[in-house]
Amino acid sequence: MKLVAHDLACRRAGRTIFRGLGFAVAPGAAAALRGPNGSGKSSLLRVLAGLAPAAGGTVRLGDLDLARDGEAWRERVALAGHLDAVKPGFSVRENLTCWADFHGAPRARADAALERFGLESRADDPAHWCSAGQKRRLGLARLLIVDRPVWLLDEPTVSLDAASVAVFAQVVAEHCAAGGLALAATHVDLGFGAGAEVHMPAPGASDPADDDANHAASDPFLGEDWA
Ligand SMILES: Nc1ncnc2c1ncn2[C@@H]1O[C@H](COP(=O)(O)OP(=O)(O)OP(=O)(O)O)[C@@H](O)[C@H]1O
Repeated sequence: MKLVAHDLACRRAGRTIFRGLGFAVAPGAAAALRGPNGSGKSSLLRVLAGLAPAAGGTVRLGDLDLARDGEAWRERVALAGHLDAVKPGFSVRENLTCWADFHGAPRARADAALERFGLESRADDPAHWCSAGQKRRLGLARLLIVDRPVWLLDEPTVSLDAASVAVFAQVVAEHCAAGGLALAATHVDLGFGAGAEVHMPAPGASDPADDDANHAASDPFLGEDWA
């Protein structure tokens, strides 16, 4: 299923973050999402994950339309945000078995995912004992628990050492070889993909005249922590 965006726009707190964004990512491709700080990469990923509304344009995944088929859409995408969303009081393994239970996936996948990301020796430790890189690996390991064709990755390799970057690149390559696709916001070379890139529109592409004077009334996500 190809991911195709056309004339996409996003607003936050009454301001247009970007507009006129178009791109396509084919099945089997891992694309880097590029743009300077504040250009809207994280915001775009949340829109594509179905967690925030687009302010205009269309996004399609095969026959699915994001605006029309929200529930089916969300069942096909996985978002690995730049906050790891690790439950600190759960053990490392429980973080994954809990994720499996929540999504109705086999619990047995937890141990395989821990081994893949080199966390098996930490499985019974509380997650808050993990280092930053270990927490990041635990967050990424969730991608292997639930089958989702579309992976949306927000600076996935931050805190990872070189060996872990290589492991993750291999995991993404296998996901793509199985027909999945990935879109990864990043400022660095991720070590995967064949140079496919999506570029955020230049900041000047947004018109301040679009800004709402009374954004509190117009933004359903105001107050939510998007970061
Ligand atoms: N909680 C918030 N309320 C209102 N605006 C916000 C909020 N968080 C971020 N923004 C704004 O949204 C815009 C896009 O932010 P976003 O985090 O999507 O950019 P980014 O390209 O991912 O940046 P970075 O490369 O720094 O991670 C920025 O101008 C930012 O100031």
